[in-house]
Amino acid sequence: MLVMTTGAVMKVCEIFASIQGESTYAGLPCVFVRMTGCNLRCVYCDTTYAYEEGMEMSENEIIERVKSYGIKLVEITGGEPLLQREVLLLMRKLLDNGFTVLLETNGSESIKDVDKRVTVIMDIKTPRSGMFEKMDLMNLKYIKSDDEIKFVVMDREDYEWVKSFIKDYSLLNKCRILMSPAYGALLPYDLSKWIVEDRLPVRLNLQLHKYIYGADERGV
Ligand SMILES: C[S@@+](CC[C@H](N)C(=O)[O-])C[C@H]1O[C@@H](n2cnc3c(N)ncnc32)[C@H](O)[C@@H]1O
Ligand SMILES: Nc1nc2[nH]cc(C(=O)O)c2c(=O)[nH]1
Ligand code: SF4
Ligand SMILES: [Mg+2]
Repeated sequence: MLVMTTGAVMKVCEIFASIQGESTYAGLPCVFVRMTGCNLRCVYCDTTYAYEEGMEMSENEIIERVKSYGIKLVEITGGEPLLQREVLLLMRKLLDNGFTVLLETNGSESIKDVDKRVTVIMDIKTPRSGMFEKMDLMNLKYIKSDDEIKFVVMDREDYEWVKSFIKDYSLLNKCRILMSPAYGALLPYDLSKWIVEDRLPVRLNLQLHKYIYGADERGV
């Protein structure tokens, strides 16, 4: 009997191709693999449907689907992708197949075992997100210089907190730093003004896809 090796099974919410809306890769065509499930509940979360919705897919099915788009840039996101540890091997296989792999992770799960060829885009949740206590700050030890640390800012108080955090942990020497306004809570105008006033060398990160496709659209 012929037995097909299809690899581990994971719960996937959606797979789609779109313009990368975030990070320093913003603007490039990208395939997104959104994993189901999240251990956090950020007050601003725009992807609550990924907490539960999804279907089981084998590693091979995911890879074949990603290949079918003919785009070499792929981002693994969620939900929180690192809750399903099978994702570690999935990313390795995608890299071995010639893909550039981005991982969007919430900062609460260890990135220690993530393949070093992956570009990690790691949130550090602020106090106003409600989730700062869940952060695994040991992750700062594993961040590489070409990774990205991202703060989603809700208001001025959050912004001041982020400034102190960046200084206290010398983050500007560590990797690229992104700062995003929480969509619907803080205007890009205000955050950009504060950054320029303070001459803070961080990158303003707007969610491009929301300006292109609308804020409530799924799978874009
Ligand atoms: C949906 S999350 C999935 C990955 C992971 N759970 C995380 O939080 O990093 C993807 C990114 O969207 C950001 N995000 C979610 N809701 C947002 C909002 N309303 N405004 C700005 N960014 C938001 C998150 O902070 C995160 O950087
Ligand atoms: N176009 C687009 N770009 C994105 N970059 C990060 C996203 C995410 O939800 O993690 C995302 C997303 O949902 N859509
Ligand atoms: S960690 Fe990410 S997916 Fe989870 S609640 Fe926060 S923003 Fe949403
Ligand atoms: Mg999103």
